[in-house]
Amino acid sequence: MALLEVRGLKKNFTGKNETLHAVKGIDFTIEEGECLGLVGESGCGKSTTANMTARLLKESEGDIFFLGKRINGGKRLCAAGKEMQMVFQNPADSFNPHYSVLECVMQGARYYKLYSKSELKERAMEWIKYVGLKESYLEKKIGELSGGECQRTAIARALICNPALIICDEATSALDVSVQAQVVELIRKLKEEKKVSFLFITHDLALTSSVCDRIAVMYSGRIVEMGETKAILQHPMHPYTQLLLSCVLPAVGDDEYRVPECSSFRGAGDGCDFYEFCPKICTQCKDRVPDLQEREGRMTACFQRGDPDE
Ligand SMILES: Nc1ncnc2c1ncn2[C@@H]1O[C@H](COP(=O)(O)OP(=O)(O)OP(=O)(O)O)[C@@H](O)[C@H]1O
Repeated sequence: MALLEVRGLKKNFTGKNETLHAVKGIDFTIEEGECLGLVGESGCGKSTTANMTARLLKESEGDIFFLGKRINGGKRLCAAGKEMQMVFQNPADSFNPHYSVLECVMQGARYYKLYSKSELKERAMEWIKYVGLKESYLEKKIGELSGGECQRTAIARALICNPALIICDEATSALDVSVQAQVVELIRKLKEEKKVSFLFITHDLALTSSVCDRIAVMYSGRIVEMGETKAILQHPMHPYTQLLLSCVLPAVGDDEYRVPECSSFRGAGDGCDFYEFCPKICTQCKDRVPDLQEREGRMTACFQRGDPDE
């Protein structure tokens, strides 16, 4: 049984004149101790997917199963609980700047009443140490921390709840490369030592190679390719992944190739979302949306499903 199973998840935002199809029906699973990367350009629906998964946003359709139990569908929208924690791009926004590191970390578990008063402090101190912050940081105010220190505090606050899954939404994007590497190393350690699972959201495809076991590439509200990170990065099959990679890793393709912006206003029945920009179109692309189908050990949503890097 997968730790997390997402089936047919959709989100429409209805405005005055039109409906925006932010997420158009996606499926994925995450196993225990696994890190799934959700990648794609800005606006493709990554955060909307994360927020629905964490029960911060109500889905339009679909099911979410966590540890085998359906967690959506209730009347009330409420956070998924201590088992599923989120770490955001700018954690400082979710902390009181006048609180100390210790207070902020304890705050996470206090809400769920997980420990006695003395145990709470002890646990908080353990996790602060685990994420690599020195003891001298315990009483430091959040407002005095660097971006990387603040992100470690956010991770410690999530960890004190003993979560089975942490959703990192662009959690390393605001950090410089060396601090990013330290946070990535921490995620790897948590996966290996504590069997914590991650949904790791990023627009940075290159970063996935060091932290994600598998990646799901999103374009315009759909997953267009999903599989083992190494296989996808070395041999992308979907034309959009190929294009995305050619921008990230200039050696793979044309440096000047620009990834076209996705349009979330296109709904089902309009054909493949990538149709207008795809260098490999065939007759069906305009009329039908290709299903995500298995081929050569990965899932690809493309009628061509041609040779990798073709
Ligand atoms: N509350 C909302 N109301 C209306 N539209 C929204 C809302 N939240 C997101 N959207 C739209 O849904 C689409 C997907 O947004 P989302 O934030 O999920 O993208 P993303 O892939 O996470 O982008 P980024 O990498 O820039 O954070 C975008 O077009 C966005 O403008």
